Amino acid sequence: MRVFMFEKPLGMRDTLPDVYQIKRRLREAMMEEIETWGYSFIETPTLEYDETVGSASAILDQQLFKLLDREGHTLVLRPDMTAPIARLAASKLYEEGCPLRLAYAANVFRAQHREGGRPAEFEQVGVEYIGDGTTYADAEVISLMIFALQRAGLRHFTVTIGHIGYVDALFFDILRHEQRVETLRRFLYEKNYVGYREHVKSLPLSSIDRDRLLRLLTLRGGEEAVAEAKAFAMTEEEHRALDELKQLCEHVKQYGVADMVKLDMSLVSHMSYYTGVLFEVYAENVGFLLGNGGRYDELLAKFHRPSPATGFSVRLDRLMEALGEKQQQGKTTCIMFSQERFAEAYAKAKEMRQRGEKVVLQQVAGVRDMDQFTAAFDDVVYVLGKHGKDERSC
Ligand SMILES: N[C@@H](Cc1c[nH]c[nH+]1)C(=O)O
Repeated sequence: MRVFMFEKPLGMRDTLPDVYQIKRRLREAMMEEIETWGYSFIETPTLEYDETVGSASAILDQQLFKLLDREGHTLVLRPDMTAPIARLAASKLYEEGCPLRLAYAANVFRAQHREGGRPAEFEQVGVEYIGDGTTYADAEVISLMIFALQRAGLRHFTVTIGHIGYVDALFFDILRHEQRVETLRRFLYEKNYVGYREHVKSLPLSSIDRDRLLRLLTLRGGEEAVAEAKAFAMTEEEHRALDELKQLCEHVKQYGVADMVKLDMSLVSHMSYYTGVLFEVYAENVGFLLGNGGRYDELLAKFHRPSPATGFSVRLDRLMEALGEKQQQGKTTCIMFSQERFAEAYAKAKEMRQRGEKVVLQQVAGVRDMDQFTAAFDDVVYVLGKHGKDERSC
């Protein structure tokens, strides 16, 4: 197939000035909040080895963009920032016993199906909190995400919290087989609850076990969902996970963000590295995931540095859509000059720029359609002809 000249690879987008401005403002707002919580921003390479970061990233292999370097190593475009940061923390930064707070604003890459029409490259703003296994760390990360979103101007959203340790413990206790557990998990992360129910009913289970699996879908809402789950929990792992959620609810209250949060005991993520508390954030009125995160206590061990860790990331493109706002472009002035008065025009532009104003300095001979060109500015100052007076038109 021939590629049309203006076509871009599947899922790749250009960012035009308006969108760029909005993204920049949102990024900066979130970064400011994150910095005040003592997180340090870092950058990692866009390309990583498939063997290390690629396989640790918990993204389906068919979603990875791969290429070969000159030595024949397979490289991947990073599909998220959690695995590269785990690599970096494990190799350099993390000192046993000293929690590490890192943050990023970076583009990540996930190959998409043609029909999906989704972006294959998008920016995430997020944090990774490494080395602290307490529920205070989970609460910090969730609360920080909420405050950062609010700082970016988002008002109506909900963070749904679950615990993958609880779901896994329940599933393994009943199904005892990774393959069968994976099938059920998939229904949950695809949020196909009808399919889940039907599948559960088709399994050869005792009525007690069937009820346990079906009840999972009803364990949602406030703290009472934990108490309800506790009443039916049979294994130690389930109880441990539920105790963690209970503590987390307490901390979240102390952070003053309890009304932004709800529990969903059936929450399962598409990322397979989560081991404990996990969460998703949805904005009201838009059905898509704005961001997500959770605890991944086994990822650093893949880089030979076992350590608990948790984090979140928010997608800037979706945050922008959720806010649905138009960028208020700051006022821009055009100074239109003719050759003989360039020095004067430039002096004027320089003075205005020093005051922080936006100024375009344009030689009149460089413009063919004057009406169309000047229409884009809030103010046009003409510095034309030999020593004439400036003329202004708004
Ligand atoms: N990296 C995850 C989000 C996350 C950050 N930290 C923990 N989880 C994602 O892209 O979905």
